Amino acid sequence: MPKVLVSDPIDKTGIDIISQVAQVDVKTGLPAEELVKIIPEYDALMIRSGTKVTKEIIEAATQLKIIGRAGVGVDNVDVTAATRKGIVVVNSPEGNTIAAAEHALAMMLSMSRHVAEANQSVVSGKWDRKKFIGVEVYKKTLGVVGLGKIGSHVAKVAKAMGMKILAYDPFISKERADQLGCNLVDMDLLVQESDYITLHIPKTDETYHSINAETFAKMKPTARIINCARGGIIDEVALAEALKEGKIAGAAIDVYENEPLEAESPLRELGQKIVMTPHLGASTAEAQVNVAIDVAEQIRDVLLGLPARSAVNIPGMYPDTLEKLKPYLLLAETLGNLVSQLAGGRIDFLNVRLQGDLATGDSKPVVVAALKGLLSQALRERVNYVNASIEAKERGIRVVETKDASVRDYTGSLELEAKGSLGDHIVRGALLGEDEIRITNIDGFPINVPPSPYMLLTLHRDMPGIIGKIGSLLGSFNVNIASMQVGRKIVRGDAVMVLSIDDLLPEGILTEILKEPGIRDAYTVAL
Ligand SMILES: NC(=O)c1ccc[n+]([C@@H]2O[C@H](COP(=O)([O-])OP(=O)(O)OC[C@H]3O[C@@H](n4cnc5c(N)ncnc54)[C@H](O)[C@@H]3O)[C@@H](O)[C@H]2O)c1
Ligand SMILES: O=C(O)[C@H](O)COP(=O)(O)O
Repeated sequence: MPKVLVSDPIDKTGIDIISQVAQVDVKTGLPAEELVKIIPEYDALMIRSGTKVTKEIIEAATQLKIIGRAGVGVDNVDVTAATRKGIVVVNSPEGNTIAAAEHALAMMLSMSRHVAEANQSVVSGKWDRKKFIGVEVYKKTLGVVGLGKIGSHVAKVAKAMGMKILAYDPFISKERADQLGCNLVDMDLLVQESDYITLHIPKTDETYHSINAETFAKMKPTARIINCARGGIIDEVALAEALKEGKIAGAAIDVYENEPLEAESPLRELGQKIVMTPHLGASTAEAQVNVAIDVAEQIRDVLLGLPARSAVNIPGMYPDTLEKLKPYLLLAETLGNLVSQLAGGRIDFLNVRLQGDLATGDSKPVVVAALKGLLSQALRERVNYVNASIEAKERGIRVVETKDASVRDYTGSLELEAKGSLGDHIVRGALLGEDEIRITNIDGFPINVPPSPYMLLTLHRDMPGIIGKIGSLLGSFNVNIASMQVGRKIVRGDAVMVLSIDDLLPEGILTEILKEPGIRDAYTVAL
């Protein structure tokens, strides 16, 4: 019988489901060294946010097939290490959406009416009514940062309470925001106009400390901020300063950069100005049953050799089909990611053109893979082969699929056209041999380059000296070029240049490139 380790508190309904097919050991609060020691015995691991599944634990896991996260965020799992080891990572993308949204709303109201502090005062024997004058949320402006599953629900309920909703989400269409009754604005306007700001975005390199001293300086002194998303999005030192100095009026925080929150955190010294809960967003009876069932069923299925429906690192398909299609799925994902970075965050149209042999088989997985790539900048590890189509639909992206088996320049090739906030762009790619990905065309310009983690693309006039100038400019910023290729349609017309570079481009260099005579456009792309 397979063995499953449950290392965080999980609702019994989940344990019962897994027990049908496996021996379940519940061992919570294990130190990391102990987990490394015992993990080789187990076929599956079930966790919440408490267990940090590090590379070391994954490397020690000799027979682990699946890690099940009973919740949304998989930022406590080294998903890259798991993928490399062929371990499926699954989560429950929607099981605690309502719980987290309601917690954000509860925090907003609690902060506005000093519920926690007033309760404490009554419990301690006092009857102080003057100290706890609150404010109403009715007719106030709520700025929702991140209009995904949780942000949308918060927006809907807050609207019903009479609030005016501003939203910032660079990956959501205006139509979707309109449907929710939200006014889609840029972050600066949201920060300046909102009476309340609530965060519902993932923690990524881009969002880390994105709410900082500069943000607080722009907020109204009467404004209040709520974070029930992820610790680290707000710079906690800057938040403590802003509250102390009266730059903002209040904060309600559920998640912290380090959890448990350090005893000496400056957030613990702010009295009535802050309401804090210990990461309780998903802690409702209903959500815990939802996520436990959702994830336990997937663990059971994978242990029985069936696919998982919410895998974050591999498609929910049968292994045979997956094995055959894998190189084309990776091609589709890469092209989706590339075209999304060219066409801009807010995409409203995608045409997936399958050519050659690719046009003759089942196109659905390829289209889904293209959508996964397209949404990966916005949703990171949260988008998977199962939810990519729904996520695209919810974002108002119209998807068209065309097939042409007569195109024969490669055995099978794939072309993606996306229309987005930065314009209309087309990319094409194919496989070299069995599985080597090549980008073969960008906006009609023929090229032949493998994708690389950091790339620079330019559209320029085909004229002598321009390549040298870009090379020297990169050199002056200490950027090392790994490879370079130029594609053009006619001599001395327009051309594209594709450079693979060793590191992320330093800030400011793109502006310098765009100043060069003959350069029409330039993009940095990370694949
Ligand atoms: N406190 C808790 O216990 C708890 C419970 C559940 C989820 N969460 C967290 O809540 C957050 C939202 O979860 P969700 O299920 O709504 O996710 P989601 O993927 O449905 O929505 C996230 C949204 O953020 C947007 N986004 C991405 N980068 C952005 C950026 N830089 N600026 C603005 N918007 C950006 C995306 O387009 C997307 O619409 C996640 O961080 C999740 O881990 C916390
Ligand atoms: O990402 C999530 O689902 C939430 O942060 C909940 O985490 P928890 O399962 O540890 O409560």
